[in-house]
Formats: sequence, structure tokens, C-alpha cells
Amino acid sequence: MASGAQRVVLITGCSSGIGLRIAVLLAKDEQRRYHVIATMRNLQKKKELVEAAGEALGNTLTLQALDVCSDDSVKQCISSVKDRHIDILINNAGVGLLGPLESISVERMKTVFDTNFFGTVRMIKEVMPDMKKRRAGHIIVMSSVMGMQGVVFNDIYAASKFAIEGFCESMAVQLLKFNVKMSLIEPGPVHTEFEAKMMDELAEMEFSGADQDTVRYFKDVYVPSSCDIFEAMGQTPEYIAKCTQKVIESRSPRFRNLTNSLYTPIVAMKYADETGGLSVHAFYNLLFNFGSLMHVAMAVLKCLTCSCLRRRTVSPD
Ligand SMILES: NC(=O)C1=CN([C@@H]2O[C@H](COP(=O)(O)OP(=O)(O)OC[C@H]3O[C@@H](n4cnc5c(N)ncnc54)[C@H](OP(=O)(O)O)[C@@H]3O)[C@@H](O)[C@H]2O)C=CC1
Ligand SMILES: CC1=C(/C=C/C(C)=C/C=C/C(C)=C/C=O)C(C)(C)CCC1
Repeated sequence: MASGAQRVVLITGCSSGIGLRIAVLLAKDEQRRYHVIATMRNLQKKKELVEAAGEALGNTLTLQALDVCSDDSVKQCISSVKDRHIDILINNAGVGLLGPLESISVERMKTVFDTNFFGTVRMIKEVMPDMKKRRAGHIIVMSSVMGMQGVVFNDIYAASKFAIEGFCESMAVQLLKFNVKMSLIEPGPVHTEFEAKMMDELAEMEFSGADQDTVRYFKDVYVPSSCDIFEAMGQTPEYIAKCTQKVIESRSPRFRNLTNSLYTPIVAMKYADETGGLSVHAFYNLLFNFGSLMHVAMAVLKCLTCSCLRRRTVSPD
């Protein structure tokens, strides 16, 4: 149980990746400032977290079942928290979806929205009223750079993250009136099971409904470029966890927190031209005209992202 001085942090999606790393980092805080309620939809997947948490389990970390797609599960979990008191809610649970639109069923798309968008909405709807009453709290949402800039063949995933951005941007204004803070973490590619799960799904994909050219652009142009980007730009879940801790501990946390300075020019380009033409054409050229030069493009990007751009991102130090 949390001691009075500890801040209660509830995190969704802690069976792997970023959620797991945030849970462990906060639970192992040397000053024991946090009591972490690490949740996952399937407690049979607790092994990795239990091993990583070590002695923190049962002390500064407790485990709970929570499926963000189930109203009952969300209500049950939050009601089980002492006095429903959560200081920091970290909405991390999420799923990816990749591939030609023609090959993806609407049912599958709805699952992505139910997890990434409505899952976050369900959590906030349940936790926010108590935070508002207490005039205190911090809501963190693991969004994505794809919540700010769409990426070809990630149409539905990007849309689900854009939905989150619009929702949070709107909520943040009301919440400010109640002294409740809202922060978005905006990672680029991160090496977690997210990547592997999407590759597994791709291996199974039959591409029914998609024409040959589209399948070719996807498999032979997008997928190799995307792998290059993951290799060149990928961050670790531990790094994202440290960035998140920094946001939590900031006296005046920013609303948007990019973690990867290599994405700053992409976001800047979007805001530099409100017609959207610059971004669409730049992405088209990067992918279809300079795809074979992706390694060079990445090296140039790395040089360009000098310290002045890094200052605009959140970093642990
Ligand atoms: N990896 C990346 O490149 C990036 C990831 N993100 C975002 O970061 C977040 C974490 O992803 P990441 O750690 O990378 O990926 P992982 O796949 O490693 O982790 C995702 C977590 O979400 C959980 N989850 C999925 N559906 C539900 C559900 N219905 N209820 C509760 N938990 C659920 C998974 O549980 P289970 O094991 O049961 O499936 C898992 O614990 C996501 O929101 C993702 O969109 C943002 C930018 C980049
Ligand atoms: C930047 C960029 C590309 C890919 C970006 C990718 C692959 C981003 C992945 C982000 C993730 C995984 C976010 C998760 O939320 C392309 C289209 C290959 C070419 C043009 C430039």
C-alpha cells in the first residue's frame, strides 16, 4: 500500500515495452517517491515485469489486471484503488497497425481505435472526476510522432493517435482550470515488441483487396525504408521511461514532449506550411524518389538535428 508521502502512479499496458520500463523505473526510485500500480490486461504475461521489478514488487509496485477495452475492467480496477486516489495516470497501452488500407478489415481498424483512442478516453473518464475534486493530478498520454504527422501505410494507427491529440488538446484547457496537468509524450520509433508484433502481422498478411502496385510500394519501398528508420532513429524503452519521469517531475510540464530530436524538422515542416503541401511532397520525395538514399538522408538528418533542436525535445539530462 502507498504511504501518505508517496505519489500513486497508475500505468496501463505494463506487460512489455515502454509501460513496463516506466513502472520499473518509478518503482525503483531511490527516494521511494512513488507507489506504482502496474496494470496489464493479461496477468499471465507478468513474468518480465515481475523479474525486472525484483524487490519493488509488493513494496513500491503492485500489479492489477486492466483491459482498457473493457468498461467493467476499467471501473473495477480504479474502484479497487484506495480512495480512488491516483496522482499520476499514465495511459500507455496501445497497438500498432500497418499495411495497405484495402487489406485491413474495418473490424480490425475498430480494435485499434478501441485500444488507442477509446482506451485512453475510458481511463481518463474514470480517473479525472476524482482529480478534479482534489484540484490535483497529472494525466500522461503516450501518443506518438504519428499523432502529429501521418506516415504512409500507417493510416489507421496515425488516425488513432491524431484522435488522441485532438481529445487531449481540448481536455487540457478544462483540466487546467482544475489544476490537473495533461502531458503528451511523443516518441518516434522505439525498440519494443510493438515493432515485432507488426512484423509478425505483416508476415501473415495476404494483401487481399490491394492491387499489385500498392503491395509492391508497401513491401519493396515502405517496409525497407521503415526498417532503416527504426535502425537509425530507434530509441530504447528505458530512454522513453526516463523522459516520462522527467515530465512527471517537472514543476511546469510541457503539453507536448517529443523524445527524438530527429523528428523536430518533420514537425517544424508541418507547422511551416498550413496548406500541408510541403509535408506531403517532402514525404513523397523521401519515400519514392530518395528511398534508395535513405541511409544518406538519415545521416544528414542526424547532422541537422543539432543542439538547438534537441533543446526542443524532452531528454533525461
Ligand atoms: N514502439 C514504438 O515505436 C512506439 C510506441 N508508441 C506507443 O507507446 C505505447 C506502448 O507501446 P510499446 O511499449 O512500444 O509496445 P508494446 O507492444 O511492447 O506494449 C504495448 C502494451 O499495451 C498493452 N495493451 C494492448 N492492448 C491492451 C488493452 N486492451 N488493455 C491493456 N493493455 C493493452 C500490451 O499488452 P499485451 O501484452 O497484452 O498485448 C502491452 O503491454 C503505445 O501506446 C504505442 O502506440 C509511440 C511511439 C512509438
Ligand atoms: C520518417 C519517414 C518515414 C518513416 C517513419 C516511420 C517508420 C516512423 C515510425 C514511427 C513509429 C513507429 C511511431 C509509433 O508510434 C518514411 C515514411 C519511411 C519515409 C519518409 C520519412
